[in-house]
Amino acid sequence: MAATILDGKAIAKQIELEITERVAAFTAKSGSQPGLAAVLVGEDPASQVYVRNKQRACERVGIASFMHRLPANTTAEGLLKLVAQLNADAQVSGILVQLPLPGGIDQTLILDAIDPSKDVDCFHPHNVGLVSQGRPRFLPCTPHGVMQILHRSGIAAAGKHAVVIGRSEIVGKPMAMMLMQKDSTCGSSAANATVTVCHSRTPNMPEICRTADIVIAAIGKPRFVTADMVKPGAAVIDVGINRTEDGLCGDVDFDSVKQVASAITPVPGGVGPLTIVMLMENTLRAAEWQAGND
Ligand SMILES: Nc1nc(=O)c2c([nH]1)NC[C@@H]1CN(c3ccc(C(=O)N[C@@H](CCC(=O)O)C(=O)O)cc3)C=[N+]21
Repeated sequence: MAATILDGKAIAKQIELEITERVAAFTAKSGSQPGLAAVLVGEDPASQVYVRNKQRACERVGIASFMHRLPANTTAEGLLKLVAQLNADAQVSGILVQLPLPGGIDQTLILDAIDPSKDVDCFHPHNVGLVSQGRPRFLPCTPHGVMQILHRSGIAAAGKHAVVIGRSEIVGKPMAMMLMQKDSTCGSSAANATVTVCHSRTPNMPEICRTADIVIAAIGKPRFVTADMVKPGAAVIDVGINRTEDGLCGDVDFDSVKQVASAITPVPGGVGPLTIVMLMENTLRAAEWQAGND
């Protein structure tokens, strides 16, 4: 039996409507609009697309967006100066520095300079620590989007074996953390899983993946997860976005895996749209906390 295709776009749309209402209520009550500052350094075409998508999402939900474009030869000092200015700007609730930064700039140095209360990517060690302790202030956008897809598709993670493929700081590591949390960290049933993390140094990956009830693919290798790695009936969430000669594809070999999985996310139209909508939610949360009416 072929898998149910999980429609990330539709789920994101639903959440976006909820956020739009909350933003309107916040703006009416506080008299000020939440604002997101996006910093884009250089001319990377994929980054330009993502940042434009984020700006459009801001417009749709009623969040002010402040765009800062800097040339590729910007120095770390210049970038730190801008971050300090945004930290001090009351109109800016959230700050996003689009990654990757051009070579030569120490990414950690820049990200650590963002005020943790404006860190809507949830990359600052302060916020990462809070997530790992199960008392999050922000949730990282992509893993939170995955949790929402599971939750809103009726895929319970509690008691299940979830295998996360990939150990990045941005997706794999926080994803594993959220899936294993005792108490739900995002108001959903998608937690309390037994979690295994696989990565490039895992010797018997296909064998481990075949024991998973839920597979989260976040390794950045096109069509890496093949049908022989998936247990019949498993749910497969594809976080990968790879640009190949024949277009955009995920980390999952969609055509073969959809024959064995019970549910699968497509690329595009899966996790990506959720990432952006969870960023909108974090910006609203930031504004709420800063206004002291959380
Ligand atoms: N500071 C920072 N925060 C990020 O959250 C961040 C980042 N840097 N750098 C790059 C990655 C990537 N990312 C995506 C967001 C949305 C889609 C998305 O909406 N994708 C659509 C369309 C994809 C397309 O057409 O290119 C889809 O999957 O359906 C994809 C990727 C956020 N990132």
